[in-house]
Amino acid sequence: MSFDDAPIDPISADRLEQAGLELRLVDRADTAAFEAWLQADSRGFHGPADEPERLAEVREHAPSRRVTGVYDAQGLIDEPVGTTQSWVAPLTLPGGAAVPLWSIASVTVAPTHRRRGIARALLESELRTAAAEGVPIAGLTASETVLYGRYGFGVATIGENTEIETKRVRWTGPDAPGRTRFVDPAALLPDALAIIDRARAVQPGGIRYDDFMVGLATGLYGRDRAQVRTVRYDDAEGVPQGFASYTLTGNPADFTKHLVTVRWLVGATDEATAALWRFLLELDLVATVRAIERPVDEPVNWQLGDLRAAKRTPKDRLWLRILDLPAVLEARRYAAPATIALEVDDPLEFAAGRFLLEAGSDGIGRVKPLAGEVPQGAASLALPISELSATVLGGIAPTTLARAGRITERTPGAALTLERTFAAERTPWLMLEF
Ligand SMILES: CC(=O)SCCNC(=O)CCNC(=O)[C@H](O)C(C)(C)COP(=O)(O)OP(=O)(O)OC[C@H]1O[C@@H](n2cnc3c(N)ncnc32)[C@H](O)[C@@H]1OP(=O)(O)O
Repeated sequence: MSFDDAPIDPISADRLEQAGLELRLVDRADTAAFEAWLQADSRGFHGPADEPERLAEVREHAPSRRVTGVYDAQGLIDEPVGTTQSWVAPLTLPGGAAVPLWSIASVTVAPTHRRRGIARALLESELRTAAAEGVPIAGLTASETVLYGRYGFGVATIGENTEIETKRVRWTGPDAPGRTRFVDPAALLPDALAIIDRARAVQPGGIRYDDFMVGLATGLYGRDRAQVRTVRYDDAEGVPQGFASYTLTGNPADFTKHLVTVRWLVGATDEATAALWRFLLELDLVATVRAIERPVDEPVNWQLGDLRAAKRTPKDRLWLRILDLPAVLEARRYAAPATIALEVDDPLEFAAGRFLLEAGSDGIGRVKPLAGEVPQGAASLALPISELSATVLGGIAPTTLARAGRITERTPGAALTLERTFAAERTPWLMLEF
């Protein structure tokens, strides 16, 4: 289902109009308007002014999105001073069910127009539009961590930036029975999409990626595609089970110390993930392998033969924002039965109120509004929507947030009850930044 033409949010449009600005959808079929938007998006992140060839590639291959611009009536009317784009993709929850995620990216405001409330208008507009369209949760990856808590987003998954000193590695993982081979990115694409689908189905925090995003991460598209190398792992039966894309940087001072930067590594099986890591770690003339935002529970750390060969730096990855609390909490599965009263504060009012979650021993949860007293024996907590959104995938510990003063226990031990009930089968991870 496409939401690309969902109407512009009137509240944000009015607010911007009062400041002499116009909020409008960008018609991708209007080449000049869309290319001006793409250039503004790139400049907003201090990227290059793109060549016509690159703009044509995006116009031709990028999937349809809801593309929004803010225009200054006083300025060049076709050059946006604010940008954003959004689309809906399934998000895997603990237990394997998926909910539609309103995914937000390309939030930029021109330096000439910063700190006048344009980003706030854009973000609120995205959230109101998502809620109006019945999408229960929104998500994004952030350039800066200080930006999105104010709109009710919380950090739901952590990724670890990992740097491995390969000369210290003595592989202690299993020997893979399959084969790793170089593949052309165009030939890889259908296999990659199938591998990602199988991997994300069992990965809380996993989302679906479209062809263009996969192609950008694997060297099929993008400004630097010639630098990207791509390998695929096939199991002993010849079934493609994983792939990795990477770039190499030479070291002019020492030819044995090349740097490998992993673009993306996805395994549908642990065997494939291990085989691909081993391939990268045993490349000749390489001293360092760097990978961005890997899972916290990445098995490779226990296959290096030297835990200190890897330096791991945690970073916030997927930010989530619950809009429809009953829809999200009833979609996920629960690790332990419990009755939990939630008193939720929401600055934008989408999910504010008191709720009772009843998680059964079958893992299914039911949510209803809580009007009167908290039932006898129920765990009871008060928390902002950002903290509930952070904990919903089971990756951020409610007991830690309670100790940090972000969650208030109304009954003793309520945060631990929430933690045990919300626990996920594996640590949530967003497989690729968007
Ligand atoms: C999902 C994504 O796309 S992440 C990418 C975000 N974009 C970027 O990093 C690109 C470079 N930066 C920018 O384009 C802009 O500076 C933006 C988008 C971050 C902010 O745009 P602005 O229009 O200046 O923000 P706006 O005036 O609406 O401020 C909204 C709130 O955020 C705060 N804020 C904005 N930028 C920052 C910042 N860099 N650091 C801390 N607070 C900030 C403001 O103080 C304001 O707070 P309040 O409403 O609670 O009082």
